[in-house]
Amino acid sequence: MKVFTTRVIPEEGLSLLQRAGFTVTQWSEEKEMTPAQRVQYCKDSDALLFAGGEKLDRAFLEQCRHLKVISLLSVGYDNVDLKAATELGLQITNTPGVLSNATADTAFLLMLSVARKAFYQHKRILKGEWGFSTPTANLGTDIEGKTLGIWGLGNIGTVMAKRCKAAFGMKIIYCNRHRNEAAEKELDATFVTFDELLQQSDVISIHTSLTPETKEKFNKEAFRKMKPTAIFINAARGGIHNETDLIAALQEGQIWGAGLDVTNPEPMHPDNPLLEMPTVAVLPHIGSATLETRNAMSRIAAQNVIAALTGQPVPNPVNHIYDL
Ligand SMILES: NC(=O)C1=CN([C@@H]2O[C@H](COP(=O)(O)OP(=O)(O)OC[C@H]3O[C@@H](n4cnc5c(N)ncnc54)[C@H](OP(=O)(O)O)[C@@H]3O)[C@@H](O)[C@H]2O)C=CC1
Ligand SMILES: O=CC(=O)O
Repeated sequence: MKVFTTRVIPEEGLSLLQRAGFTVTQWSEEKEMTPAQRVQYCKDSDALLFAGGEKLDRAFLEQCRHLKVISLLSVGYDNVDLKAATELGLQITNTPGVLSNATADTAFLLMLSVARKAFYQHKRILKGEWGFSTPTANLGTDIEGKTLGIWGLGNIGTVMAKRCKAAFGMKIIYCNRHRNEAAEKELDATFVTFDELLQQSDVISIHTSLTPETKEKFNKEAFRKMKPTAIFINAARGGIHNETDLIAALQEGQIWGAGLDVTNPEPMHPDNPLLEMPTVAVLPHIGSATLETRNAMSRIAAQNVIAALTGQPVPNPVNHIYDL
């Protein structure tokens, strides 16, 4: 049996696949393969282990219907046309849970960095602008005791809320489609409407998936309802905010700051005005990028492949999420 991986994957997952007796071919170039190359490699494989954000659309999936599984090395699956995959009988799997801590840590890092203008201060030093310090210069804002609004209190959102409550005694409010009663109990979290989340939060942290319902939900209208002192954090998907509207909201003082691990589009262009704003921190989509977490993700992705190629039920299917 042959497995093709669209990037070089961490050792833990790779050795699991090899020990299971599969022949593993990895795309090791430091640039994306063309769609035609991807199809070619898949034609010659039994399973695809997919790492990267490229779109897997119906046209591609139709040429790969022989694959036993497309195992995503991510928890997000918004890049896959799940409806097409399900109709074509293609199994899609993901890697939930093991990356929740690392990704929540990234959101937490962004929140504090924005509050204290950390990325901006670092840039000032690099430019030789440390300068003359006064009691009224370089002021950020405190996080202690403020209200954290989580949009998407699932695996990652819950860890972010736990960290913020434990570290800063933050009051937690959240908005999901359904109530998360276990988290409400554990975190003393309050379920609110989307508008209440916008109006009451000092920090809003997004942890929903990108779906037609969440796409660009943070737009002009939403930013206008937020506090002028609010910090907006997105470590989920760039497509959930409208970046032009975000820039305008910051320039016009509708919100105070923003921390982004994900941008719209990706990669962010180096001339983007967000990169020059003192109360903005941007990271290049590194939410789950720790050695331990990426190893764990590769292990889960490999286990999904092994199950599919040995005729077992896959541990982490996502097809059912698409409601046919
Ligand atoms: N920056 C990075 O590197 C990473 C980003 N991510 C992103 O984070 C996302 C979340 O991951 P994870 O926490 O594991 O996923 P979960 O499925 O555990 O949580 C998602 C949450 O979003 C809520 N949700 C979904 N749709 C809506 C909606 N329309 N309105 C309000 N709430 C909604 C769900 O609750 P309910 O169903 O009740 O609405 C659920 O609580 C991933 O989909 C991925 O895109 C993940 C890992 C790393
Ligand atoms: O963005 C990363 C993911 O796992 O989803």
